[in-house]
Amino acid sequence: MGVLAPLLAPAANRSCKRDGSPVKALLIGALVVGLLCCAIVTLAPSGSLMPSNRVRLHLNLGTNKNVEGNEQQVKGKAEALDTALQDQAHLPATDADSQQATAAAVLATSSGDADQNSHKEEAKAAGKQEVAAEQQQPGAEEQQQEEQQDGGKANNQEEEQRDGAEEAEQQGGAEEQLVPTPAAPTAAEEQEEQQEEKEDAAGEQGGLFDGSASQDVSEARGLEFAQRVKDCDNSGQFSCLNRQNNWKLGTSGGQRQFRFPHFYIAGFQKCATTSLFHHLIHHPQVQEPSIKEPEFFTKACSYNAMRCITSQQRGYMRDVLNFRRIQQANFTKAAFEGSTHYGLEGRWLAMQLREHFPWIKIVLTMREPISQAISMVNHMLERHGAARDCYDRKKGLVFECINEDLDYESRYAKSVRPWVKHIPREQLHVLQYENLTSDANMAPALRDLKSFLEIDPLLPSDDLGLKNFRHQRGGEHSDGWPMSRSQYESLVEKARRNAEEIVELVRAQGYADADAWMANWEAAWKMNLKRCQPGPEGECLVILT
Ligand SMILES: Nc1ncnc2c1ncn2[C@@H]1O[C@H](COP(=O)(O)OS(=O)(=O)O)[C@@H](OP(=O)(O)O)[C@H]1O
Repeated sequence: MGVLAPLLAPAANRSCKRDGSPVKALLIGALVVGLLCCAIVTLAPSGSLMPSNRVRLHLNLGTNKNVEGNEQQVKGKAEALDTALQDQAHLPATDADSQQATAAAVLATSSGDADQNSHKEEAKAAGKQEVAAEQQQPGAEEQQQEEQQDGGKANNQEEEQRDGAEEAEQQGGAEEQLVPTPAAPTAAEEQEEQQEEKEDAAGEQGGLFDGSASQDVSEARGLEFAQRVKDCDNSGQFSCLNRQNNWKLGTSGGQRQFRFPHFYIAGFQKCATTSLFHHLIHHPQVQEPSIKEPEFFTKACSYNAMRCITSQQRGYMRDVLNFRRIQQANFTKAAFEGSTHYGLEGRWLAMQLREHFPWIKIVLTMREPISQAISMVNHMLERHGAARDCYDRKKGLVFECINEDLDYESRYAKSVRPWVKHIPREQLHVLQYENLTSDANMAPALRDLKSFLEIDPLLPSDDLGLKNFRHQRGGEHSDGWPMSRSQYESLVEKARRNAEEIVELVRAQGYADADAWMANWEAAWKMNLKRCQPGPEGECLVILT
């Protein structure tokens, strides 16, 4: 208030100069200052208002700078992307080919690398460097998190205004409730209320709509939900999608609705994710994304989902997740994608996804670590002819590579912990590859997964299918990958330590039967050791699970 006094005093002085009384001028000035103080104290609803406004201002300044720097960084990509999207806007939404091409364009803008797995390898190297950097700079992660939060809180001014309007609306609503005590509800009203509560519970639990008397309300709610989320196509921002969390889902044509996007298959590589993807896209309640592994958050957003500019967010919604088709279906189809590299990036991605899409469901599958690592090495050889230095191509020796990988990707617990930390228990589904792919357990594992996803567990079938398999299943290494017994034993020792970590997590969270999980992997190791020649140098031909 002291700041205002010098500003007001000359004005008061000017007006009082007319009757020539400087004392009067001072008195009037003081009176005005006092009145203004009172007015501000009265109008502020609580003492906390001022500090929180200051915080908000600080955030805006910080994030504008952040967004600006970021916009510059990705400007070139964004322009190319915008052109692609403008072209896309003229195409019919049902043109799958062009959608796929645009989806590829969305991602290609951030990397000239069209190959997902060589990207994964690069990312892996980057990940290793990042881990080293993290170790050198304790506290860097927290700082990054703060920056991310800043970035997420100020996508643009328009959003803030809308938030403000919504808050005002909510406050208005709250005030209305304070006005005169309502008359006791009639029996009919009570019945209606109970019905709504029942529907809410059913809606939260998911499952197909049962066609009971509540249909009208659910359909009306479904219409409202669809209408509100539809508008996000124009805004093209995750923050718009995020607001849907405030609205209830309903039904459309008797089918339950899903929030957009509904789930991600986030990992891990070589754990049957492609088969899962294909199984799910044949489900009538699931919408196929335009490409299998968009790696959007890791690729297009340069390892920071908060740094994705609006055109990238819009491109992802429309061209990768097929927003318009889902909208045409009034959100009765679940949007998803499967980027296996996400699983490794939980330390930053889990929290960001949760912030963007608080309802998101995450699926992770894990395979016996030595098999997973060999399958990955083989994938690079087979698909890309790319042999890592650790691989002895001539003799087909893979030991060194697997030994390295067991400290990285195949050490699942390290990657899974952040997902457990940030994604609520009921939104994270953890599967064991050996369980999912076994004849005996495939059907129940698939049904469990689909119940978790709140889609009909019996559709499209109980068969996972077999996609993306290594040719060596019947070829070069079909009799096993060569190494010595002592080498395999040392790998098993490492893999067992890793397994114990992940099994402990599985047990603590109750994701699956932890004992059966461990027994499956122990059985694989035992089977391979049994096939090894005697003595430390005896040859082992390692068969994958
Ligand atoms: N139904 C079924 N039963 C048994 N095994 C199966 C099944 N579906 C997929 N797979 C095996 O999973 C491996 C491919 O995993 P991904 O699709 O996740 O790989 S990728 O990371 O997306 O490239 C790949 O493993 P390898 O063949 O050992 O490389 C597939 O053969």
